[in-house]
Amino acid sequence: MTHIVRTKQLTRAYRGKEVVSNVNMNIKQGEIYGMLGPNGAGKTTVMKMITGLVKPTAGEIEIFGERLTDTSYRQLGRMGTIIENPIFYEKLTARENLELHTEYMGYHNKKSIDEALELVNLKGIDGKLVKEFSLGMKQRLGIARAITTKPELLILDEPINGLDPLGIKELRDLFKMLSKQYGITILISSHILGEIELIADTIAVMNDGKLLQEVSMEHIAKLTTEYIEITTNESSKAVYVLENYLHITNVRVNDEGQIRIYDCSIPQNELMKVLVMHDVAIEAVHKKKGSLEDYFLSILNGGGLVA
Ligand SMILES: Nc1ncnc2c1ncn2[C@@H]1O[C@H](COP(=O)(O)OP(=O)(O)OP(=O)(O)O)[C@@H](O)[C@H]1O
Repeated sequence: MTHIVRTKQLTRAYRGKEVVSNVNMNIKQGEIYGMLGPNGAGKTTVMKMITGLVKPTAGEIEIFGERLTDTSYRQLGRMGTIIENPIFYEKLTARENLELHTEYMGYHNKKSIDEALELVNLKGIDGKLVKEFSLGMKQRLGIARAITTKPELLILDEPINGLDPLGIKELRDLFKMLSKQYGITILISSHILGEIELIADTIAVMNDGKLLQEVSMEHIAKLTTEYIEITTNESSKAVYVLENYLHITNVRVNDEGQIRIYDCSIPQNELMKVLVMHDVAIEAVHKKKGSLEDYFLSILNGGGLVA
């Protein structure tokens, strides 16, 4: 398996406080790798380190099989990026902005500018000044700029921020197309689970500077299968029995006091029998299917659903 990006114990601190701590990421060639995490989780900082904008305090980054250093210009030239809101020369047209960028990157090629404008649906309005562009149009122009140099790796920091549902769908389709048809590897971040879920092949869950989980969507599909839910008003006693007599560790109690058991190989009737034997009054037991949202919440809350 070829990895396009690997980070090892990647760490960044500001004034002694770590905002990214020991992050190990493995991005495979051709995949869409989604970083999911709340605001402030450290996603942008990781992306800035990968694109050489911020220097790690500790750890290593390997891109295209080579370690990233202060002089990795060649590697950086093989990437297209949008980090934070894309900034343009507002008094120039969209096309002039792209021309300047490709010249600066040493990649001037009219055909690639035309293609990029076409792909993001800005062909026809590329003669407009950027200051007349809406936020959504600027986002799309940012993507056009990132792809004009035909990058092998595209790094997109919250690219759907501020877009309407139609604009979001268009971009999602574009990213999928770039990945499938052009084989471009994409690293994308979002704080919206529903977005990452629809697009990513692998998801990295970040919180408070740490990468809590790196997991493939295929694997998640299997894991969000089933759990057993027990309704009882003696939940603490029931959890005690489950943990101590049946050695079940993957137990959670939800806000309503219901107990959920994940990854359980013990049959439902056996669970019931042991609980009843220990005088736990049970109101109901059901087998249910977990949602993706439940799954991620359990990761963020320190759960360990992944085998
Ligand atoms: N230059 C800096 N100096 C000090 N602290 C910083 C700096 N850059 C980022 N931070 C802090 O690092 C933490 C992580 O920020 P980062 O922007 O990487 O998070 P994020 O997951 O991308 O969130 P967001 O979506 O809000 O950008 C935040 O607490 C932020 O305040």
